[in-house]
Amino acid sequence: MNKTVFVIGLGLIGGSLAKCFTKSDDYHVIGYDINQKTIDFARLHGIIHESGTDITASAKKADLIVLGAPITETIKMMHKLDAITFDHDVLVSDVSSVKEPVMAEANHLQNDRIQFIGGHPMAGSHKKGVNAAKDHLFENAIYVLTPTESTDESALSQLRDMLQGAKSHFLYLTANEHDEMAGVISHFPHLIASALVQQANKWQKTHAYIPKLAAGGFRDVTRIASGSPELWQDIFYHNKWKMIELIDDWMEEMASLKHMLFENDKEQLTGYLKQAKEYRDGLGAKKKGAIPSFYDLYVDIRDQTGAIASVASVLAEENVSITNIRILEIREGITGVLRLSVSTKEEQQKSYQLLHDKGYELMLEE
Ligand SMILES: NC(=O)c1ccc[n+]([C@@H]2O[C@H](COP(=O)([O-])OP(=O)(O)OC[C@H]3O[C@@H](n4cnc5c(N)ncnc54)[C@H](O)[C@@H]3O)[C@@H](O)[C@H]2O)c1
Ligand SMILES: O=C(O)C(=O)C[C@]1(C(=O)O)C=C[C@@H](O)C=C1
Repeated sequence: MNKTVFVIGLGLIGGSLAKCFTKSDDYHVIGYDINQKTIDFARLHGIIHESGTDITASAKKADLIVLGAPITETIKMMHKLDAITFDHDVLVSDVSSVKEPVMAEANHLQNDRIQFIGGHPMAGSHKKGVNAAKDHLFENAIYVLTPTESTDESALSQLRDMLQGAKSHFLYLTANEHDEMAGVISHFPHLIASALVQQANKWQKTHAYIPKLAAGGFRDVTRIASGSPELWQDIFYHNKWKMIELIDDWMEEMASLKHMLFENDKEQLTGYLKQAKEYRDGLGAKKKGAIPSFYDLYVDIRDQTGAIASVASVLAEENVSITNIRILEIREGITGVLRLSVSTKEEQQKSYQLLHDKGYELMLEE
């Protein structure tokens, strides 16, 4: 053990990063959270080596401090750290989903022992809390780093070295670039997902069967609406102006769709949907990125008892690893569909052949 990391805020993201550090023998991990149960859980499960309830004392021992709390709390914590007298240089990074307010605070830090580099691992979940933390959460994901005007090269490479356990791909962006793109690809979709759920909720008052009709499509597109309301309020608040701009943009998009429908413009609408499909399919085919690569197969299953296990064992026997499995629209005694995801095109073809040879009816998603 040669370096000490202090993680403040041991929830989904802070806890997952702490796990990335503890699994290496190179780090001694101290953890702090305002929730004592979270600290106890982290200690009990070996997510941290030591609990650091005295923030100043723990910060003074650290080579790296990771701020894993919600954005508003992270900014307050930066202010606190600024007042500490360190006897050595310390790297400080955060995980906040919005970077401009954090980097504005970073640019005001007075403490010349602190090297602050903003961070945002572009991976997560709708779950929250330390019990949802996973050391593989950031594997293959993009990890955005936002250096300050005064960040030196050696601090940057030191941070990258220390974050190796996350197995992510680093990308340098300015805070503004980050917030615009994260606004489009992460924050705004969350707002829309919540609005779609609210719309269904509203219609349910006069259409009682709506929840029963909510099948795979609605569930897929609204999963993220199950995220923590407090956390997402904080994200929207800190990226407010970009959100407002995107809402305006969206209204125009909706108006144009409305026009196509109103005018019965089938050709234009097909073109619109085709373009959207191509862009979405292209995201899935990329090797790395916020949306991990996956190749899907749809398998018809008629006899449900043991059907999932049989399909999985056909693939397991040939060392094909399933990255995701989902039962689509299945009802007792009636044909259902299993959606299997594998991570390479070759595995997809191989799985198709294996299952086809065993008599399964299936379809590939190209
Ligand atoms: N959820 C995601 O998908 C995701 C992905 C990437 C980044 N982020 C960012 O990560 C940060 C944390 O999000 P999360 O999903 O881990 O949330 P979480 O709710 O799972 O964890 C937050 C943790 O911070 C603790 N906390 C709150 N205030 C604190 C304080 N003052 N001092 C110490 N601990 C404090 C909470 O008790 C909790 O354990 C946020 O800034 C968020 O924007 C979230
Ligand atoms: O997978 C999810 O549920 C997420 O919401 C993760 C997600 C996103 O992809 O938008 C959410 C917030 C982040 O800051 C980074 C990642």
